[in-house]
Amino acid sequence: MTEITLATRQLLYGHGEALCDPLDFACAAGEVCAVLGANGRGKTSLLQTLIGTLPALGGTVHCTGGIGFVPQEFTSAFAYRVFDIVLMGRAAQVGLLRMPDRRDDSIVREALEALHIAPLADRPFHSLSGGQRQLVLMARALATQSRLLVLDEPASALDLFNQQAVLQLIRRLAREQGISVLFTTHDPSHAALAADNTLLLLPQRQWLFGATGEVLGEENLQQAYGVTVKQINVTHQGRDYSLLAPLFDVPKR
Ligand SMILES: Nc1ncnc2c1ncn2[C@@H]1O[C@H](COP(=O)(O)OP(=O)(O)OP(=O)(O)O)[C@@H](O)[C@H]1O
Repeated sequence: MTEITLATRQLLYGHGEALCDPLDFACAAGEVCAVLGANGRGKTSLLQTLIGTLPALGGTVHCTGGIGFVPQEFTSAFAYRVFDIVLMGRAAQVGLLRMPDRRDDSIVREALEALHIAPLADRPFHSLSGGQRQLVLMARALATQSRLLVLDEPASALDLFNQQAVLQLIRRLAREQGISVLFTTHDPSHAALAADNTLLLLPQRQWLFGATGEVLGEENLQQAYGVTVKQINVTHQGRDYSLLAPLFDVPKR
């Protein structure tokens, strides 16, 4: 039987009032799960509840092992170097009784390389662009070597190359290392490319969870966003792509 890394049972979450009907979903080892829904629907609040920083209003969250978390933003009052920020991902393993050693350093270097940001290692974190910071936070989560990564809009500030790099990394971690990844996104195509299963948060506290191809149908996306989304199938160099393109109702120029 496949090992379940993360599962909720009748979970109610929110800031006083529940944002969603009782929620049941699960992410198995090596599975990627996307969370989509309109602004303010409760994606970040859900992630906060899963990682334990927002107490659940009801139901349970079951999680085996630690979680590597990538927040939407992170600010630091201190002028930490990028290397030090990523080294913070090792805090749980290093603990209070030892100093980071060469193994921790090499895990940090590997994480920086996986995100193509090794040249930024000595830069002050606060001097980076928004997209560069997002990559550093992803590297910090990788350095935790957790079996579950929870990523809040990990690609929202990234250019096309880096969007591809993060989606590739997510799939590689799941396939090659059996890591479970849960990520939020506003881009249905990102979910279609990378996620096995998708949780779609709908109006009136409703939700859908299941295989990405089934949940992200045109009608469901219309209901979630109030925007027409068309599935466009493209074959390029022998490979099939399924793009979910919003048909924005903008007056013609
Ligand atoms: N600390 C808080 N205290 C009270 N209400 C909050 C708090 N944080 C968020 N909310 C409210 O909870 C609701 C869900 O917010 P959340 O940030 O989870 O949405 P989201 O789906 O992640 O949105 P977005 O796509 O804009 O990032 C919103 O109505 C928001 O105003």
